[in-house]
Amino acid sequence: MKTAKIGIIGGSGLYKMEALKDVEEIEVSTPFGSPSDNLIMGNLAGNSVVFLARHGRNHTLLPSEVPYRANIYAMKKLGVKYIISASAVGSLKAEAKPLDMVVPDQFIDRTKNRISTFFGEGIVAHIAFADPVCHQLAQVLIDAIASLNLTDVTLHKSGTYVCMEGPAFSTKAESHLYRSWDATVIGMTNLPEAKLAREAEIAYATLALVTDYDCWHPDHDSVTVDMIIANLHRNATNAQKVIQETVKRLSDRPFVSDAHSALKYAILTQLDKAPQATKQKLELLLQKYL
Ligand SMILES: CSC[C@H]1O[C@H](OP(=O)(O)O)[C@H](O)[C@@H]1O
Ligand SMILES: Nc1ncnc2[nH]cnc12
Repeated sequence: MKTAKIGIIGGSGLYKMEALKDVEEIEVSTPFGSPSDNLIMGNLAGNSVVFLARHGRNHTLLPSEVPYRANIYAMKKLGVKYIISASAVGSLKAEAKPLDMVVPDQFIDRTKNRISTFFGEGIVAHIAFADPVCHQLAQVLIDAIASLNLTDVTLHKSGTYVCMEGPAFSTKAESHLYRSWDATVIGMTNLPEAKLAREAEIAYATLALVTDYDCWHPDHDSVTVDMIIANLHRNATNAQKVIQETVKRLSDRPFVSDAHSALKYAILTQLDKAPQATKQKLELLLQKYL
C-alpha cells in the first residue's frame, strides 16, 4: 500500500486539491467503519500527501455524522504523521473578518453526540490535551500563510475555536456567551478530530477560514448558509495555496512532535491483561506499546 506522511482534511468548500497530481483513490477499511469518502493519494508540488473530504466530496455528512474515528484511523493506516485540517468558521471577534485566517491554539468543546476516543472496551487511555494543537505544525502553517501575502486576508496566529454540535447555528445568547469566554471562532468539526489525532499520535493543526460573523455582530446579518457560500470559494482558493506552501515547508523540514508519542504515558490498562479483541482492533495505535 502507498503511504504518505502528510494528511489534509478538507472541510466545507474544500472538497478537492486542484494541484494534486498522479492521483490515486483509495478505499480504506477501518475497525471503525468507512471514512467520509475514499482517500485521495497524490503528489502535491513533489510531495506525497493524502486528502480526505471531511463531509464527503458532495457534502453529504452532517458535522455529527462525520465518521471521525474512521477518518483518523484511515489516515494512520496510510502512514500519516501530520494532519493539516482546513475548516470554515464563524468569527466571534470583530478583528477576525470574513476571508481572514486563524490558526487556533485552543478548543472549547460544546459537542454532545460525538465519540471522541478510540479507547474503551477494556483498554483505558487518557491523552494529555491541554495543548490540543501541535505548536510546531501550527507554526509551519503560520509561516506559510505569512509568506504568501494573500490579498484581503489578515492572519490571526492564535485563537480559541468553539466546537458546537450543530447542525443549526448558534442562538444570539450562545454567540454572546462564547464571546464572553474570549473565544475567537466557532465551527462544528475540529474538536473530535484533534482528540482522535492525538490518540493516534498524529500531529494536528487547523487552518480556520472565516466565512461570517456568526450572529452576535450588530452591523452584520446573522449567519446563513448563503452568506457562508459567498466566502467559501475565495477561502478554498486561498486554503489550497496555504496548504501547498505548508506541505513544501513540512517536507523540507519534518520534525518530531510531542503528539508522536502521546500514548507513552496515557495508557492505564495493563496491556498484557487487556482483551485480545480490543488489542487487535487498536493494534495500529498500540503496536509500539504492546
Ligand atoms: C458551511 S456551514 C457549517 C459547516 O462548515 C464547517 O465545516 P468544516 O469545519 O468541515 O469546514 C462547520 O464546522 C460546519 O460543519
Ligand atoms: N457561524 C458558524 N457557526 C458554526 N459553524 C460555522 N462554520 C462557518 N460559520 C459557522
